[in-house]
Amino acid sequence: MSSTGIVVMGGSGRMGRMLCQLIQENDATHLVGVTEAPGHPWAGRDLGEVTGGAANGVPVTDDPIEVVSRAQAVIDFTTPAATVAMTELTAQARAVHVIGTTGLTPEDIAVIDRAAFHATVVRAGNMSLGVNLLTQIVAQVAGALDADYDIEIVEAHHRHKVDAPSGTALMLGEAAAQGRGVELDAVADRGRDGMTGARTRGAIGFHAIRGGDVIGEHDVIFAADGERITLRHQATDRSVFARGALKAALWGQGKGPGAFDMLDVLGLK
Ligand SMILES: NC(=O)C1=CN([C@@H]2O[C@H](COP(=O)(O)OP(=O)(O)OC[C@H]3O[C@@H](n4cnc5c(N)ncnc54)[C@H](O)[C@@H]3O)[C@@H](O)[C@H]2O)C=CC1
Ligand SMILES: O=C(O)C1=N[C@H](C(=O)O)C[C@H](O)C1
Repeated sequence: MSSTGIVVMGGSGRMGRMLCQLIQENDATHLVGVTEAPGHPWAGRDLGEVTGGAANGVPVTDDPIEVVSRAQAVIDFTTPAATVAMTELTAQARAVHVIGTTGLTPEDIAVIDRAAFHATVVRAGNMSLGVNLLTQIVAQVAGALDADYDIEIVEAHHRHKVDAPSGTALMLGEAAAQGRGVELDAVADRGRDGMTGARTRGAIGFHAIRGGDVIGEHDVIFAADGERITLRHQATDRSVFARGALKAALWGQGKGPGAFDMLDVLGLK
C-alpha cells in the first residue's frame, strides 16, 4: 500500500505538533512538509532540528505552494484567515483539505464550500469520535423533549483559546436546534450579561469558561421544572482530535470533490 503524503499547517501549534508526531509514527502516512505563519522563526528550517532532534528532511515553510503541490492531504488547525487562504491551493492541488480550525464566519464557510466543488474538504469543529456521537444523542434528546426543557450549553477551554463559543459548542447547538426543528440562529442566546430579562422560551444558551490548561469540556443541559439532564463530553488528551483528523485525511483519498464532516468519515450519518 502506498503511503499518503500529508502537509501539516501550523506545525508549531498545540495541534500541529501532535499531528506531525502522529503522521510520522503511522506506517500509512508520511509528512511532506509543515507550514507556519509568515516570518515564523521555524520557517526555512528542518522540522527535526526545530523540534530538538536530528534533521529529518521535512521542510518547514511559510510559502506553502511547493509542499502542497506534492501532498495528497493538508491538515489544517490554524486560524480562519490561514484556512480560507489555503482553500485555493488545496483546490488547485486536488488535495484533501481537513479543516479543524474554529471561529470561522459564515463568509469564511461560504469560501470553503465553494472550494469543495474542486477539492475534498472535511471540516468539523471537533474531530473526536465522542463529540460526533454526542451530537446525535443531543439531537435525539432535544427531539424527544419540548421547550419546557431549557437547553444551555456550557464549554470550558484553556486560557489560550481565542474564539467563543467553541466550534464544538456550536456543533452541539446545531444538533439541539435540528432535533427541535428550529434554526439555531433564530434561538441562540450567547453569553448573557446585565439586565437580560427572564429566559426566552425555546432559547439555546451558550456560555464559555476560559482558564488554565483545560483541553475541552462541553455540557449540554436540559433543565425543566423538577429535573435536569446533563450530557457531557470531556477531552483529556488532544490526540483524540489529531487521530480523527488523520482518519479524515485517509478517508478522503479518492473520494472526489465535496464538503464533508466527521459524521461522514465515521459512518454515523
Ligand atoms: N476541530 C477540532 O477537533 C479542534 C479544533 N481546534 C482548533 O484548531 C485551531 C488551532 O488550535 P491550536 O493548535 O490550539 O492553536 P495554536 O495557536 O497552538 O496553533 C495554531 C498554529 O497555526 C499557525 N499559523 C497561523 N497562521 C498561519 C498561516 N498563515 N500558515 C500556517 N500556519 C499558521 C500558528 O503560528 C500556530 O502555530 C483553533 O481554531 C482551535 O479551535 C483545536 C483542537 C481540536
Ligand atoms: O481550541 C481548542 O483547544 C479546541 N477547539 C475546538 C473547539 O472550538 O471546539 C475543539 C476542542 O474543544 C479544542
